[in-house]
Amino acid sequence: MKGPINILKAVRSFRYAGVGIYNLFRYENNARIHLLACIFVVIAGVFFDISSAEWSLLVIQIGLVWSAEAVNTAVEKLADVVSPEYHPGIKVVKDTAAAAVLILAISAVIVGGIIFIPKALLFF
Ligand SMILES: Nc1ncnc2c1ncn2[C@@H]1O[C@H](COP(=O)(O)OP(=O)(O)OP(=O)(O)O)[C@@H](O)[C@H]1O
Repeated sequence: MKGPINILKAVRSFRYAGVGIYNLFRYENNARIHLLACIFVVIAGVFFDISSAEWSLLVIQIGLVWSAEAVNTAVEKLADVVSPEYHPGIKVVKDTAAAAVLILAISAVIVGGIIFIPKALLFF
């Protein structure tokens, strides 16, 4: 009998999403670059002893960039199945999905600069 919440189905969905995260960082070059940048940011955050509010902002930025990267990768994979050959419409779709990642990456760099540049200037 189906209850209001199907726990097994939810656990299965988590597992599929986990596989998606693994594939993202295992096979996608850009996702690996973002992971590397994230490791540097965490090291800098610990080094400069940033506040809870600053950590929260960085975690939001990292989550946004990774999520956009995941959606961009999903769009690329879908586009490759739908149209393996060159298609001007697919170019617009892929370029626009990539733009979403770039926009969020730029905002993450700006937030990182606002947090770290004053601390770095004081330190050096
Ligand atoms: N089928 C296609 N039709 C038109 N343009 C395409 C097509 N495939 C790729 N492109 C163009 O090439 C760019 C790169 O696409 P690609 O799918 O290779 O993405 P990528 O960022 O190199 O990711 P990955 O290396 O993970 O596949 C797209 O942004 C788009 O401009």
